[in-house]
Amino acid sequence: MILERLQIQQFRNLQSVSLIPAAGLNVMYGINGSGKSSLLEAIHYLGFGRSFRSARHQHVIQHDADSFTVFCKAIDEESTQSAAIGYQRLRNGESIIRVNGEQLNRASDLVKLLPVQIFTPNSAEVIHGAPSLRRRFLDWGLFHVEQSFLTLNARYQQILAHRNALLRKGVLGSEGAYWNESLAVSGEQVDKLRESYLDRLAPYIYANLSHFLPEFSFEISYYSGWDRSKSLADVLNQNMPRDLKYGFTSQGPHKADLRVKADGIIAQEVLSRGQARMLMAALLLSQSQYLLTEKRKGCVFLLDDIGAELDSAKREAFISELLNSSAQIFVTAVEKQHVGFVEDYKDKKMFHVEHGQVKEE
Ligand SMILES: Nc1ncnc2c1ncn2[C@@H]1O[C@H](COP(=O)(O)OP(=O)(O)OP(=O)(O)O)[C@@H](O)[C@H]1O
Repeated sequence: MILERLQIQQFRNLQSVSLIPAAGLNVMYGINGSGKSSLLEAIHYLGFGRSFRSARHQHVIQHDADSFTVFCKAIDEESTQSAAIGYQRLRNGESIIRVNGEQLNRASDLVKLLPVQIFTPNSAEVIHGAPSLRRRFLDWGLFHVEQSFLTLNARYQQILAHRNALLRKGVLGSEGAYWNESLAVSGEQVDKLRESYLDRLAPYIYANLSHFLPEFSFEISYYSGWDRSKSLADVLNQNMPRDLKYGFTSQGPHKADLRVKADGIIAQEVLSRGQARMLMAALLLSQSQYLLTEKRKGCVFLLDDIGAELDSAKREAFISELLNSSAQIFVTAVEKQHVGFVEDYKDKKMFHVEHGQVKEE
C-alpha cells in the first residue's frame, strides 16, 4: 500500500497538516521539537491504532483540543484499489475508525489494511527486551500473509484469558480437561502458523544479515513456548498443579520466542547496540521483502531519527534495500546532511517541518 494523501489534525504540535507523499522516499527534516516524530506517530496510528511512543492516547491529542484526526488515502499497487482510512481519537477515550466511510469496530482490524513498520532509536529493544516484543514482530508479518491468523490468535488469547481467570480463582479443577483441550487445539494452530511463517521468512533474514553484519554467523530459531517433544495438551495437563499454584498458564504459544544466535551465542549477549539495531533492521526489512514476494504488497516504512541510529554506509544500505522492496519510506532527520545520500534517489520528496507546519520543498 502507498499513502497517496495524508491529513493530520490536532495531533501533538501538528495543528493541520496535509501532504501528498512520494511513492518512494519521503524525508521530513527539521530542528528538535519541530514535529517530525509526531508525523510518523500519526501514520503509525493508521497502521496500528496506537502510538509507538506513548501508551496514553490523551497525551497525543493537542493541548486544549477535544480530539485528533489522522486520515489517509492509500492505494494498493497490485489491485490499484484505494482505501480512505480515518482515525479519530476523542479525549473521552472513544475512537472512531472509518474505512471507505464504514465504521470499524476494532483497531486491530486496521493492522490488516495498512502494513506499517517502524524503526526508531529504540528498535534494538526488540532484540534485548522481553519475548513478547519478538512475538509481536512475528505476528505482525503473520497478520499480513495469513488471513486466518488474526482470528485464530484472538481465539487463543480469549481461551487463555478464561483459563487464567479460573486458575486465579483456584476453580479450574473440574473444568480443567475441557479448557486444557480447547487451549491446546487453538494453541497448536497458532504455533504451526508461526513456525511455518518463520521457516519461510528465515532465508530473507539470513540473506540480509550476511549483507548487514557479515562479521557474524547467525542462527535463527523458533521457540514454541513449550517443549515441542510433547503435545500442548499433555503439557497443559501436566502443568495444572503448578499453574493453579501461581494462578496463570505457565507454558504455551503466549510464551513463544524468536531466538537469534550470533557465532553460537545468544545475540543479546554478544551484539553491540549498533549491531543489535542492524539486526533489527535486517528483521524488519525481511518482513517487507517477504510481504512483497508473497502478497505483492509494499510496506509503509517509518524511520525515526535515522541519523542517530546507524553509520552512513549501513543507513544507505538499509534504505536502498527497503526501496527495492517497494516500501514507501518516511524518514526523519534533524539536518538535511544526515540523509545527504538521498540526492541520488529519483522518486523522493523533501519536507521541511517547522513549528508543526510541514512544507514540501
Ligand atoms: N499533546 C501535545 N499538544 C501540543 N504539543 C505537543 C503535545 N505533545 C507534544 N507536543 C510538542 O510537540 C512538539 C513535537 O514533538 P516531536 O517529538 O514530534 O518533535 P521532533 O521534531 O521529532 O523532535 P526531535 O528531533 O527532538 O525528536 C514538541 O515540541 C512537543 O513538546
